[in-house]
This record gives sequence, structure tokens and C-alpha cells, in this order.
Amino acid sequence: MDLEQQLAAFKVVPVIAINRAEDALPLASTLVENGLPCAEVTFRTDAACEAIRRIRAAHPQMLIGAGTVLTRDQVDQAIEAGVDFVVSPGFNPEIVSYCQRRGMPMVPGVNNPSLVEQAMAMGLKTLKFFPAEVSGGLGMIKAMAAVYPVRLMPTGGISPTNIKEYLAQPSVLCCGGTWIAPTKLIDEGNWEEIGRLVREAVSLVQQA
Ligand SMILES: O=C(O)C(=O)C[C@H](O)[C@H](O)COP(=O)(O)O
Repeated sequence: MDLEQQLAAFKVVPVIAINRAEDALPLASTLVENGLPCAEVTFRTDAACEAIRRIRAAHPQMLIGAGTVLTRDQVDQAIEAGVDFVVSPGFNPEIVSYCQRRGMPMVPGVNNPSLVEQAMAMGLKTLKFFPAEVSGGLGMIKAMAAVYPVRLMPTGGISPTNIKEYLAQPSVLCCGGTWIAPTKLIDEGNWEEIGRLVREAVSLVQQA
């Protein structure tokens, strides 16, 4: 399966900001054991790279993305750590083209028609819609779906209360969000509550 097919199958991607690499394996096990073997580990924390490395070694089958990738150095680090794809909050043509040169699938963030067109001009068909809720949410997605043949990964403000509405849009491939594995719960080592949130998310997307 290519990246788009895998994201479409999961329908939801937990966005992770992890402070301690030691938490990576219990977190990954919690995701896998509760039915969601995928994660976007953001480069917002220093532990991101080592966390990805550990998760990749222990769970070779997991779909792992690097999030908040803003520089070429971070692209290199993410590839070296073993990611399957790279995500950025915004659309930076330089980083997109660097990923393309390195053969690394990239999902850049867009939130308006001009950015969608620039991403399409670079051959991209799968884009993050960020920050989803404050950028017009479902209304914006529907308006853009009328004109552009792209699939979107809305992220930013997605939660159990609105994910089913987002997934009901044919142009929405999957949703991303931090609510499934919030940093506070990771810091507390509260795998039980994260497990519950994972099961809730899996059950919601199965109904969508
Ligand atoms: O780090 C990135 O690359 C981002 O694009 C930001 C995150 O995806 C959002 O912060 C998630 O938003 P919430 O789920 O509402 O917390």
C-alpha cells in the first residue's frame, strides 16, 4: 500500500510531542495494542528523533511520520531515524523538493486555494489541512473539494466531537490530532488513559 492508501485505512493519525525518548516504547505499544499502529512524531521536542528510532526498531510494521519538519536537516534526521513520511505545518517548496529528491513522501500543510495550487504544481495530491478548524473547517474543505482533486488530512482542532463529520467528506483522507496521545498524559506515563483514547478514536473512525 502506498502512503495515501495507508492513511486512508487508518483514517486517524495521532500527532505526538514526546519529551522523553524513554516513553517512546510504552507509547508505541499502547498505540499498537489498542489498534492504531501509526504516529506522527513531531520535531517540536528534542526527543523526537530518538523516539522515532526506538519505535522503528521495536515496531517495523508501524506507519511512522515525522511532524513539524521545517528544515533540510530535520528531513535528513527523520529519514535516518526510519520514518515513512514527513509532515510540515506549512507549505515550503524548498523542503517539499528536498523530500522529493530524497524519495521521501511528504505531506505539507496548506490552508487556502493558492497553497493547494502550489502544492499541486509540485505533483502533490495528499496535503495536510492545517490549522483545520480556525482555517474554515468543513466549509473550507467543501469549497476546495469543488475545484481541486486533492485529498486532505485536516489537523488542528479535530476531536472526538467532530472527526466523523470531517471523515464524511470524500476529499478527507484521514484526520490528525494531539487529543489521542496528549503530551501531558505521555509525561505522566498514563498509558491506560491513552489506551482508552486510542480505542475511542478507532471506534469513532470505524463508524465514519
Ligand atoms: O506539529 C505540526 O506539524 C502541526 O501541524 C501541529 C499539530 O498537528 C497540531 O498542533 C495539532 O493540533 P491539535 O490536534 O488541535 O492539538
